[in-house]
Amino acid sequence: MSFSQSLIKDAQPYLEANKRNSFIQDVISNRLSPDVLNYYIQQDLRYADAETIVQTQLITKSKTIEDQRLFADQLSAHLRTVSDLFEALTKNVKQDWSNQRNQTIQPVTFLYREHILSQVREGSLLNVLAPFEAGIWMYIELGKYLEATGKIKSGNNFYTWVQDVQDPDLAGPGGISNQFLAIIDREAEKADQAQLAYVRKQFLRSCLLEWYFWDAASRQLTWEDFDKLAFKNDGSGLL
Ligand SMILES: Cc1ncc(CO)c(N)n1
Repeated sequence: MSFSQSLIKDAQPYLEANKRNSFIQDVISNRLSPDVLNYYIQQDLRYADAETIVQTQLITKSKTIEDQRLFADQLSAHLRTVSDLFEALTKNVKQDWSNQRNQTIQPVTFLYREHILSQVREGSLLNVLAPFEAGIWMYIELGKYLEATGKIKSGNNFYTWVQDVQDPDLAGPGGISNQFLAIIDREAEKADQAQLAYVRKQFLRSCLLEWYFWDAASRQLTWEDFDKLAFKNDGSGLL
């Protein structure tokens, strides 16, 4: 089994947990509230900004012109299309598009951004790519899952998302996700066991943070909530 296939195998329990998350289940039953979706849009725009930074680093850390071109092309595609989906989703929540960008980065978004950005300074190409690809892989799998329910019709306010993450350029056999997985396997050949164990942990942590990202949206969790719980200080715990 290739290294990337072993990552995907280990990530299956996380994928199952993500499927069962109340955000995803609310999408299926078409009960996702506009406020929850709006929180998701605003926070995922901040995550997408971190993805931009990660992708500049993929170019920087590449050792060949071919890799640099692949990552540069993908960054360009990301910048070309990143607003489209969020703008389409914003129509479903009846907010003004001009308001959606640059909202406060809330706690879980902060944590997930820091996670994928943590390899930027010292990490190798493999270190930067794996936790980023984990999020892409999770989105594609959740898209397939949602599509397979047969319940996401064009009136569903998450319909565009489900369509988007199934785009063959992203999710197809020769799509970018498989290209990234192939690069992960190529780089893994050069890494030692300790490095691979670390990359595996980082990949799976992204899958975990994906769950918390949906959960935070469902609860519309803010720094104010973090403050309130801390100051209540009754031992009741965080969440
Ligand atoms: C939280 C999150 N994970 C993954 C993706 C896929 O790029 C995204 N846009 N947002």
